[in-house]
Amino acid sequence: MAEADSMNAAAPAALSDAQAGQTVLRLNDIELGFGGVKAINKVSFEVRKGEILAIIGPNGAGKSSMLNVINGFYKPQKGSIEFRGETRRAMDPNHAAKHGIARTFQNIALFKGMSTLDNLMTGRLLKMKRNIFWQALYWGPAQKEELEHREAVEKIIDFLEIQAIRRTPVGKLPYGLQKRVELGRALAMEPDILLLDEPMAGMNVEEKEDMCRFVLEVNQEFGTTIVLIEHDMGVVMDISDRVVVLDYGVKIADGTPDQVRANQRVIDAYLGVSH
Ligand SMILES: Nc1ncnc2c1ncn2[C@@H]1O[C@H](COP(=O)(O)OP(=O)(O)OP(=O)(O)O)[C@@H](O)[C@H]1O
Repeated sequence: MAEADSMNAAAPAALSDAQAGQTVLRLNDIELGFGGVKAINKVSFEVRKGEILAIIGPNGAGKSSMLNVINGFYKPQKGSIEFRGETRRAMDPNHAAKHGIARTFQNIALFKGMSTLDNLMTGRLLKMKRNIFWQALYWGPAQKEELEHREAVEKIIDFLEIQAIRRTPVGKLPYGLQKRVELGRALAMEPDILLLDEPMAGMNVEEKEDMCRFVLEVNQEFGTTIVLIEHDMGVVMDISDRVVVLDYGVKIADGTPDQVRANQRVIDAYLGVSH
């Protein structure tokens, strides 16, 4: 695929059959509370390499909190997380980012006054080897490194078809395009695991179709593992390999879209209710 090939330098390669399906992250009996509110109550599940895993459930079920536990923004009071051969009580956000976990947010978290291009460049910060003093001393190599990062970002711009808005301050963009830029910034980190918090929220049908296409292409062409929260059940059932269902902080189901769709507990708690 032309766009996908053009982004190869900015993303991990697609997976071999042997790699796909291995557990890349395991959450064991996670408990997280805020005062009297139990946001997550003894939840365990695994994330497998190369899959698209959806986390669904009613408002306040603990979905965003779970993403925050995975990338280290929230520290669970109990439980453990297995990642890259280590078991830890809580993730550290820097460790997570450095080891390939990137995320987008439910409420877009871009620098609104900065251009699309500059927002994407911020996604490269962790990849920049040289600090500002080094850059001042060694202009040539620093310039070379900057060019390499720009090249990676340009490939993402091509891949996400956002050439026309590369210089536009993101605050001036329609919501759907801001969401796409936010995806681009996460991709600029070249993640192994991409956490997407309601990537289609607030989008019209056409914008949702575009976003679905990009999510699937990232997953299929580069083998990026994707964990997403989404309320649009059509989208969830179409693009996910597996689905974890939370309700009041408790996991009530975990399986393929077909298994989850047929689960009476899930129908009663969520699928049977209009949202
Ligand atoms: N930082 C926080 N401080 C206090 N309470 C919080 C905090 N973050 C989440 N909560 C509470 O934890 C519970 C789970 O919230 P969370 O945002 O994870 O749910 P959610 O499933 O993502 O909901 P939604 O679909 O509405 O985004 C809620 O009761 C929420 O009010």
